[in-house]
Amino acid sequence: MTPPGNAAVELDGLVKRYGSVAAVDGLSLRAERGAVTALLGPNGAGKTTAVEICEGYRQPDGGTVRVLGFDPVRDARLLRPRVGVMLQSGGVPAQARAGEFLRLMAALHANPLPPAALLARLGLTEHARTPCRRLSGGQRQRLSLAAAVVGRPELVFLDEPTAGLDPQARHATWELVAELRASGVAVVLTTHHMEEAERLADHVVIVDHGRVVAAGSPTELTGAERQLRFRARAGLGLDELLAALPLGSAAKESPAGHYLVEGDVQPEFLATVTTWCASHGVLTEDLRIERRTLEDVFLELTGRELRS
Ligand SMILES: Nc1ncnc2c1ncn2[C@@H]1O[C@H](COP(=O)(O)OP(=O)(O)OP(=O)(O)O)[C@@H](O)[C@H]1O
Repeated sequence: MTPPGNAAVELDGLVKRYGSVAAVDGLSLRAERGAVTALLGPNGAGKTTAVEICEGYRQPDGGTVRVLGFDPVRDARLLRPRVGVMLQSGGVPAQARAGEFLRLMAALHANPLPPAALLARLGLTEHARTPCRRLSGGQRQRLSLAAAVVGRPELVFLDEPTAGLDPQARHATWELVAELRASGVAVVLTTHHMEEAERLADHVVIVDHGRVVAAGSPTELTGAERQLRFRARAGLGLDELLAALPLGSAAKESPAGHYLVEGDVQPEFLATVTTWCASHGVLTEDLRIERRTLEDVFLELTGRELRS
């Protein structure tokens, strides 16, 4: 029923207001099938609101939203069996036992994954008979992930799927997401873990103040540029160093004694920095050349100040 070639999710100029606050303020994005799309953004940027609109839980005030080609509110009944949702708050009933809940969720679908195997996969077998309210936060989260995928959805929304998980559970989640992607599922996730986005996502969308501020693959966003970091005594004369480097280079000290030099880092560039240091009797420690990380890009685009 879905028109061929369509993205799994298409948002165009989406707007959602709460009183005078525009939580989502003209947001446009596409999430493709067989790909992981990661939404990144500071607290309050509008990620959850946008995802909840896609899930049909909220009505937008403006713009268009298409999920598997359908309207998530009007066509909710059609979409329910085809879309898996893992909510930030868990969405797991307090009274039911873990295994019982997953079997119930499986029974809602025509061709579910075997619940027992999924429990085992997520390390929950020995908690199958535990009432959900007694599960730890991380266990509840894993159960919520299992519930989101048990129906073999074509599209899954995962809201901060690994927040608060231990390293083992985080890796198990990453593997599951990679498998979903490989089997053609569209995965849309929100995360505050830049490493997670870099590792998993084909497409990263950075959202701030309800709008997209940058989008692309992790490599497109971080670029091919390299930068040079080193430690040395505090208070080096960076203006003088910059004068020796090609135009367009940048250098800063933050925090004291930690230096970052950016520019077209070629062998000669490195030689200029080390020669300058040598001529000033400066011994550099931990000198390294690195690519910008997604976290660098994220902080450049969204600033370093805390959000209320
Ligand atoms: N039901 C609501 N009523 C009033 N304001 C709301 C409501 N839901 C969200 N907001 C506001 O909308 C803005 C966006 O919130 P949202 O939860 O979408 O952000 P987020 O990017 O998911 O943040 P986080 O990373 O902290 O989960 C925030 O300022 C939030 O306070």
